[in-house]
Amino acid sequence: MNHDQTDHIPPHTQITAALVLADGTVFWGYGIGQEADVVGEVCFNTAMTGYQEILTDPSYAGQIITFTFPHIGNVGTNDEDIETSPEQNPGGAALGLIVREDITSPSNFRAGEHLDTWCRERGLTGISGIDTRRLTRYIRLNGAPNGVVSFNKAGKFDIPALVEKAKAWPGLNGMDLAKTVTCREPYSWDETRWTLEDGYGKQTSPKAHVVAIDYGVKRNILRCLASTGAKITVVPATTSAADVLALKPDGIFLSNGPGDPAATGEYAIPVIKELLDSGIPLFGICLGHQMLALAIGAKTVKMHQGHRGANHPVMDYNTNKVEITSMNHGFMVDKDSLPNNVKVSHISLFDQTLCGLELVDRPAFSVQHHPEASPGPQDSHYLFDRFMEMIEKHA
Ligand SMILES: NC(=O)CC[C@H](N)C(=O)O
Repeated sequence: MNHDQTDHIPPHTQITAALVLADGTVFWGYGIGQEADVVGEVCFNTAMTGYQEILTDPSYAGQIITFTFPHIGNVGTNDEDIETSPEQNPGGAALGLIVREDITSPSNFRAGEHLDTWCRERGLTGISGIDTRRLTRYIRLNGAPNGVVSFNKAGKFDIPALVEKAKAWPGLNGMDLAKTVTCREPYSWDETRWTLEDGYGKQTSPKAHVVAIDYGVKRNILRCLASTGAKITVVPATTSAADVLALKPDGIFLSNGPGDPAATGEYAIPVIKELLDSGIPLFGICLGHQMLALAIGAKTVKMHQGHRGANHPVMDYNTNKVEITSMNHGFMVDKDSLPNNVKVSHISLFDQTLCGLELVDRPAFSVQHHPEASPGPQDSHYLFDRFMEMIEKHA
């Protein structure tokens, strides 16, 4: 392939894109990916690595991501570092990206494509040349706004119409997106598992069967579950409790996912309640954590700006250890709404918000952060082992 950067970055003779916020604020820049208008919530992520994992995480459906790290795209893209594919989750993931610098030619032995080409192929639209520090400060002050990224090579923008478009977008509060991004049919995650214990090149036999409910699941979560010795069946978000139980799971997993947990949970909460009553060990991550909390009667609320980054310190009260975590959420469980049969297991050391809970009367626990990393630190990987230990104890 041709890595000549002049292919992708013509000298900027004119503006080709605009970011227009609902309050009329306009940022001018240069288009990335597909020429289109995308409208959604504008949020920011402070991670310095992992842009491909971030852009393909279905939890970002309905959102346009501002990367605070200025150099995005410099290691190109590949086919492995994606958290979902359009075939598996046709509902998509992030809508677009906002970056500081032009995307340079990829420089990495794993690079397959230029980020700009990859965005075009996946239907993502973005803008470069933005003062992302100014935008991030705006979001910190005002909360995550509705916005439109408009990419138009002719450089023609009807700003009042774009402001109206941003204003008319209903916002993530009350929006169910899990149904949109979930898989359409059940499938088994049969990634071959190799362990040192068994000798390189020998496949282990599964220790347990985990049914993962897909509200927008990231692939690395499935890989991490598999790495503990689980065979996994992934089922759509709207699967009934009876259908989950008919698969005879040893453990049930509630995945991450986009949108408002309270809206998404409308159909999922009764299912989760029934699954909890079955006494089968249950583990939830991020949206899955929020939905478990709703199922036991707690409440979720929208956060001012959310947590999105790869350096969020979290305290694990079980060990009194601090772990550095990857986060991506805009809603949270209200600590004060937890019923009595719950123990707070993790807390954010940035703002003391709830990051983990354990039921005291049933084998179920969940975390708000992302133990699968991708991108981010792997400090929290032990949670997958905790789940497997719970499953083995229960058996
Ligand atoms: N990563 C996730 O699962 C996100 C959960 C939820 N959509 C939120 O924004 O809080």
